[in-house]
Amino acid sequence: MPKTQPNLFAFPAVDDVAAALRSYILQSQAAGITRHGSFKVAVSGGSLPKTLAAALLAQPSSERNAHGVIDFSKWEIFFADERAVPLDDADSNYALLKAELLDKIPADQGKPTVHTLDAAHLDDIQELADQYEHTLVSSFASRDSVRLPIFDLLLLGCGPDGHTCSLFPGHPLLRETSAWVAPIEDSPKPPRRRITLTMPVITHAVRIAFVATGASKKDVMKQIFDTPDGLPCALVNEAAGDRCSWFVDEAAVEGVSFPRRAFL
Ligand SMILES: O=C(O)[C@H](O)[C@@H](O)[C@H](O)[C@H](O)COP(=O)(O)O
Repeated sequence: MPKTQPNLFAFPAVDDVAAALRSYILQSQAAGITRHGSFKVAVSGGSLPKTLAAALLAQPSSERNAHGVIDFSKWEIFFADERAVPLDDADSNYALLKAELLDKIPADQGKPTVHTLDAAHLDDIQELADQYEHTLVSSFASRDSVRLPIFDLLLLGCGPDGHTCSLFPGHPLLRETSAWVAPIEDSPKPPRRRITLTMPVITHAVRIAFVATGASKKDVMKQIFDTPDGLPCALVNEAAGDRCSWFVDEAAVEGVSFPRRAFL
C-alpha cells in the first residue's frame, strides 16, 4: 500500500488556526463518542493550551457544525508529556492547561475527567512514569489485552528543534518500543525531569494534530516537511501519514514547499 502523506493546513492567522482546530476537534470528539462513548485525548504544554483555549472556549451562538457541540463531560484528558514538578508549579503542564482552559470552561459545557501525574512519586521518575502508564492501563484496558492504547486525538506542539512531547532529536528514548510512558532526566528543554508518551503510543493514535504558529517555527518546518531527516516530528509524520494533521499559520510555513491541503 502506498504511504500516505500528512495533511498540512495553513491559515492566515492564529485565530483561523483556532477555528479550524475547533472543527477538527469536534469531528474527533464525535468519532470517539461513537466508537466507545468517550473522547480520549492527550495534550502537550508549550503554546498549545492557549491556542486550544481559543479554539474551545469560543462558543459560536449557532454552532454550524455537523459534528455537534463540545461536550467536556465526555472528555478524558491525558498529558502527552508532563514535567516532574508539583501540580501547582509554574512549570506544570497541568497547571498551564488549568489556567488557560480548565478553569474557564462554562458550567453548561460539562466537566472533563483530567488524568494528572501522581505527585506522590516526584522523587522517583521511573515510578512516576510507571504510575502514569497504570493510569492509561486503567482507562484503555490492560496491557495483556491491548498492545498499545489508542487515543482518539493527540494535540501536540513542535519545538524549534523538531521535538514533540518530550521526545528530543537524537535521544535514545526515540527508540523505546515497550513502555507506553517513559521518564526522561536529561531533557534539553527545561525542566530536565519529565515523563512522556513514547513513539509507538503517539503513532498509534486515531488522529494526531500538531499546532505550530509563528515565524520562529519556519526553519524547523522546512526541515520536517521538505528534508525529513529523523527529527521526532518528522518520524511521527512518516509513521502516521494522513492520520497526522498540522494546523499552522502562514508565518510558520513561509518558504516550505510541501503542498498545503484545503481544510474543508
Ligand atoms: O512540556 C513541554 O515542554 C511541551 O509539551 C513541549 O513538547 C512543547 O509542546 C513543545 O516544546 C512546543 O512548544 P511551543 O508550542 O511553546 O513552541
